Amino acid sequence: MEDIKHYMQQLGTEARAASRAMARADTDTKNKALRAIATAIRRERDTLLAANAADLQAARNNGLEPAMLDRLILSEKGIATMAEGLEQIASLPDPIGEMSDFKYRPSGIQIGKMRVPLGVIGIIYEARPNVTVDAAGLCIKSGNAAILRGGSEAIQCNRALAAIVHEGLAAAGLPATAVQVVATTDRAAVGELITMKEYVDVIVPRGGKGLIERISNEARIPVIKHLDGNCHVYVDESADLDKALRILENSKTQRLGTCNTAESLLVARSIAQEALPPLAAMLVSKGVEIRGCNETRALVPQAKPATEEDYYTEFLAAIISVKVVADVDEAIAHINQYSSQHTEAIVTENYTRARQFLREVDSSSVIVNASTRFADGFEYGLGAEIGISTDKLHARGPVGLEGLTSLKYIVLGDGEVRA
Ligand SMILES: NC(=O)C1=CN([C@@H]2O[C@H](COP(=O)(O)OP(=O)(O)OC[C@H]3O[C@@H](n4cnc5c(N)ncnc54)[C@H](OP(=O)(O)O)[C@@H]3O)[C@@H](O)[C@H]2O)C=CC1
Ligand SMILES: N[C@@H](CCC(=O)OP(=O)(O)O)C(=O)O
Repeated sequence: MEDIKHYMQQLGTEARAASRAMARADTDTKNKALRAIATAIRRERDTLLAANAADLQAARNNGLEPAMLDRLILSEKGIATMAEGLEQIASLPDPIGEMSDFKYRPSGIQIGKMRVPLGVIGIIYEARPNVTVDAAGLCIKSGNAAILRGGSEAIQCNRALAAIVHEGLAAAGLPATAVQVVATTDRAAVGELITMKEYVDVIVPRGGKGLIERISNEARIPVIKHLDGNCHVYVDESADLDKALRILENSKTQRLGTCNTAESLLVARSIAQEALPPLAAMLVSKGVEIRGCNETRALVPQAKPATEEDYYTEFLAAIISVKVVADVDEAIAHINQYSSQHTEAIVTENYTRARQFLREVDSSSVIVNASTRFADGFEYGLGAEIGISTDKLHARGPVGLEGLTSLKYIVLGDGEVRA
């Protein structure tokens, strides 16, 4: 334990020093590092595939669920996408140093704002290797230093990626310690990371209930929570059924293990008889188990009874909860009670109800007539994402470069003094 404390303090000290250099770095230097990392990722493709194969083998031996294994896989295409993602981040405008909102005050001084990095960001995330590179890339471009603690099942791949990121930073003349990957899977390191307030400015936890509990109890540093996604699709009485089928299929079945996957379907009573049987048939054909209310079960013989707990559950598996609701008001009330405030979609051709849903659903993304799977930084044009914030303060929804910065006031004078 003492060793881990010492190790984490070391990472913290180095990260704090590196954050000063990152805040000073100019755009070309940061972009050079990003492009050098992209080149090294492509060059080291076989090393990365081998490291990932070792992680996958260990995870299979430990009986990891299929949806979690799917998340752990780093394919050749995934490697190419990581490298492209870095190049896209390089091509985005640099937010740091941007000055805005200037106005003169009667005293003669000029007041404005300047965008600055947050400093040192500690990110705790699931066993998904691409997050290591996306997070590193966004932190570098936004002039921050990062301490990355990925899921333990991805440790081999994350170590290999860390070496590549260090090489790219060094090639650009930036400190390799600007991005450090915690090299141990011991969760005591997480305990240290979330309490090292002298070294870490903000913690981004990406994960589920166990992580939430620990962070809520122990964190001594501001947190931007990126938590679970109990996401809903509501099929309104004015829904186009072809759209509803497409949207539900994609929201629920495109990837079972992601946080923006739909876990619950709500259907307006007036359209249930027409809509539920084909929607259920599509889900069943994709191997999805349906857990429904009594009205659902009357229309869908295969449906099992849903418990109250099911409506609160993020299954991350081929299971969906289904409920027939009176109207959009009940749909909104249900979502605001049971969802995790991540992402919800309405399928409707009715403009007024679409606007009501957008206004009243209290989640980080609210979508009309499109899949919940779009809630993603890349899809929203941010280049990549640190994750999807389910918090309301500082950043909400997919977090890109701007979410890793803040604004400070700057004041320009010419000898003015306060009267
Ligand atoms: N909003 C968002 O952007 C995202 C949300 N998620 C959510 O994450 C969940 C699925 O991922 P899953 O891997 O199961 O999540 P977990 O919460 O189990 O794990 C995520 C990370 O947290 C660590 N962790 C978990 N519990 C503790 C603890 N008590 N103490 C210290 N560290 C801990 C894990 O470490 P270890 O490896 O040791 O288990 C891992 O690094 C889903 O709920 C999903 O919606 C996932 C990605 C993005
Ligand atoms: N950006 C992701 C969603 C966020 C994410 O990484 O979720 P998860 O698969 O739970 O680790 C995507 O849509 O692929």
